Amino acid sequence: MIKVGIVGGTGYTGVELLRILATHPEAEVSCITSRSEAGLAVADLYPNLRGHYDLAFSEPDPDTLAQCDLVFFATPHGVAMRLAPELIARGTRVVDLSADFRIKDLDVWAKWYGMPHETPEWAEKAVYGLPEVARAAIRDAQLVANPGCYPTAVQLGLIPLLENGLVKTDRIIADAKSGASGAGRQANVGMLHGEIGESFKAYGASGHRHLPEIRQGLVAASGDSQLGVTFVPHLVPMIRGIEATLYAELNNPADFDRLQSLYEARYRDEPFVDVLPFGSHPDTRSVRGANHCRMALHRQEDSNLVIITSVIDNLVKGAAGQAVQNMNVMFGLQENLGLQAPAMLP
Ligand SMILES: NC(=O)C1=CN([C@@H]2O[C@H](COP(=O)(O)OP(=O)(O)OC[C@H]3O[C@@H](n4cnc5c(N)ncnc54)[C@H](OP(=O)(O)O)[C@@H]3O)[C@@H](O)[C@H]2O)C=CC1
Ligand SMILES: CC(=O)N[C@@H](CCC(=O)OP(=O)(O)O)C(=O)O
Repeated sequence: MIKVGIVGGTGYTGVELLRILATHPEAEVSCITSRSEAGLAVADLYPNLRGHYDLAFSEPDPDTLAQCDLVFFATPHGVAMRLAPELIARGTRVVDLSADFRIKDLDVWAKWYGMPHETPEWAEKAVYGLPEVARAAIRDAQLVANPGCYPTAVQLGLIPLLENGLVKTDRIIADAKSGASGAGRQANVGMLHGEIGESFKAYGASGHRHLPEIRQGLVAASGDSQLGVTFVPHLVPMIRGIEATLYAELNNPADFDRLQSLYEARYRDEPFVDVLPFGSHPDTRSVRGANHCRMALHRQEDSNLVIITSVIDNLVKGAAGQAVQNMNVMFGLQENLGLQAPAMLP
């Protein structure tokens, strides 16, 4: 049994970790932290977990956390970079769901996250935890930087094109939409039902902190350091889910004929990426509660543009599910342990 700790257990990704780990056959949560709810039983805050956990929230304590084999950080940016290195030094492996260790260029990180990085040596050593790209490195990692939600949907959708040099890399477009749970559980007037219900808007069009993370992944896949990508997120009135519509121009339109088989071959052995038949329109509810990314390819008449639509559940493949997938890889377990549940419909 892997002894697991969770820092930030009251947030949306923390409770999603608890939900997934409740039925994981090889992991046991032994410590879950919250400063605001310390002392409260987990099941008293989250009744869906009644009968699954006989555990109360506690203040984050390095000595207790260091007794775990693995600690998930489901905390705001800036927390893991201060606490994780001490745990790693004491032999505990870490999966960080925040962005503290995702970006290798620390000037870029400081600009987008509004603070200097305090543990640059660990930002360098951390493995960016997209298993479909970095499985071998994740297996041996002490510290895994779990990818952001939008970057997961966007990178998985574009990587096969970029790895094979099939598209122009100067004007890729990622038009993405997210449900409100992406913003976390903390009180925020802009996220009230009365503010976002029956409405739909873009935000961060002139720059969002996921842009450098997306760009870093696409540059690595293509090998083109000059790659240009436009990313515009949108907030839609639903709770879970991300849909990313991705546009790229083929270098050679004749390649259209082989794209579907190329995508199917790239993801054939991936347990959590599903390439739908050409021209399908995956919807977010087809992945709701599941660790899957479903995608489909499209071509419009007389156009060299390939359009990819990619959907994930932001809290699962975009956060807690991917974090458990990374844990499975790190501990040499079957990669889909605890992650086999299909999506919830309707
Ligand atoms: N929501 C999403 O879809 C996704 C979120 N993420 C990332 O995952 C992380 C968690 O997100 P989410 O669950 O939405 O966030 P929430 O705001 O919902 O929860 C944050 C949690 O962190 C705890 N916390 C806050 N400050 C500290 C601190 N200084 N020290 C220790 N614990 C602290 C809070 O509890 P308390 O204050 O009581 O201690 C709470 O349990 C964030 O970095 C987010 O960007 C990544 C991908 C997707
Ligand atoms: C709808 C919404 O607000 N989504 C969040 C992104 C989700 C997230 O938490 O990503 P990080 O882990 O990289 O911070 C946002 O745009 O800030």
